[in-house]
Amino acid sequence: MLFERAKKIFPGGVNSPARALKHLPAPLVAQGAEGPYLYTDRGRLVDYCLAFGAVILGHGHPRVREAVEAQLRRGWIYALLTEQEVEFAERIRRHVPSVEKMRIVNTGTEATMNAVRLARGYTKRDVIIKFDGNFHGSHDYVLVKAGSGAATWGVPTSAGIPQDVVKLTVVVPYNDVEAFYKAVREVGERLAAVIVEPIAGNYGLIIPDRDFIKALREETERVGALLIFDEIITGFRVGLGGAQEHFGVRPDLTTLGKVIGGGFPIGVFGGRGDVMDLVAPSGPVYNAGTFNAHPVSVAAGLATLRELETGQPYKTANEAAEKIAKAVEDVAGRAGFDVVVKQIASMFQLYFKKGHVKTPQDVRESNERLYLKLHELAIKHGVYLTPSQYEVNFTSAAHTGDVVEETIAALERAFTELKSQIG
Ligand SMILES: Cc1ncc(COP(=O)(O)O)c(C=O)c1O
Ligand SMILES: N[C@H](C=O)CCC(=O)O
Repeated sequence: MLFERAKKIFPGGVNSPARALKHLPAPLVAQGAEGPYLYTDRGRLVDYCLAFGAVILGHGHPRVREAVEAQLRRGWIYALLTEQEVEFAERIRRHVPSVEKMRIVNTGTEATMNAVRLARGYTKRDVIIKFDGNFHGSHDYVLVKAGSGAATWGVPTSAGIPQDVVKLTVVVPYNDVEAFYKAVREVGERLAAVIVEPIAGNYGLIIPDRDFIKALREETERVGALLIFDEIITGFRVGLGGAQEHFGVRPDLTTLGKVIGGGFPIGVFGGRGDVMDLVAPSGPVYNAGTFNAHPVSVAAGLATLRELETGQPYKTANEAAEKIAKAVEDVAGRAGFDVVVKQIASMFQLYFKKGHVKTPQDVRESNERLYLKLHELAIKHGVYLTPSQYEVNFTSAAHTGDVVEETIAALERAFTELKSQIG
């Protein structure tokens, strides 16, 4: 069995913990992907994980494929400036005007690491505030009370990070304005930056209050710290302008990734021109990378942005998420479960609980065991939900009406079977 071989060569048998699926005897093995479907050793599945949000047009989109093939014909790496990366960056800036200047890197992890370093370099201060359950990638500054795979596997604060580094990251409850004010008072003049997922997609889906986001902007400005929006999930997903457009708030720095690479590795950190001018070679904050602005990722990203600009992908993907969110509450209710569904644009997550989901604590109070059971049964019925309570489901432009109907019917069968299993 492939997993046995994989376990002998990869820790836990996988190359990222989120792929390990702790509730199943073995992870799924991918064989291909097209449109809304994953082809796996468990058969064809409608995909709602979509590479943890990296895919928004659907798998194997023809425009992206053509752009990548055309790039391959021109060679695939130069380590020189290209016209294409300038066009790509200009397009990003047009839609996200707070990003006056940017650097294109390879992953979201690199983007947030550099954004934090830059904020420290700019303010000449050392402490950052992050929020409980937010995930900003796997580097030392932010792997403290993190969401995503770190929460799924019970290691929200990673071993191996020096205590002296952990001490510089103050963790505050998400979507709690009073706790935030208190933390800012306590940190005082050492506060370099506040980094936040403006809509949290790594602890299920948590949509914060507008007042919380406004408070982050006002307080950071008042104390001379920088506000970093980590839009690696929400950027170009909740709309061309991301969560900052949704809330009408302009952060000092923004990180992007996932969608803007069209399924290829990418990250961007950018923001205020005066701050970005501190990045080497124009300033003393160092960032570098052999693969930065990789031509294949940029080609795929540019093709993706062009498609998104037509508006049609958002219409289809958002309608699909809305319909599924409504249907899940209905079918779950008919099967006898209390389920809350949160949805915004093409993101949704469901929780086995009553009441609301506004904080990480609310997520912790939902029944994770039932979620994982449902996940397993949904696979049996042809649907791949996101594989953890601490992740989020995504839809794409390939999730058309018929695919949505197929999904709802499959989920109805999964909920009914779940009820019969647990009595
Ligand atoms: C909000 C957020 N920030 C940062 C990251 C890190 O991105 P990457 O996996 O590309 O390193 C992720 C996803 O992993 C993310 O969801
Ligand atoms: N939730 C993560 C990204 O958004 C999942 C990606 C990973 O950890 O492999």
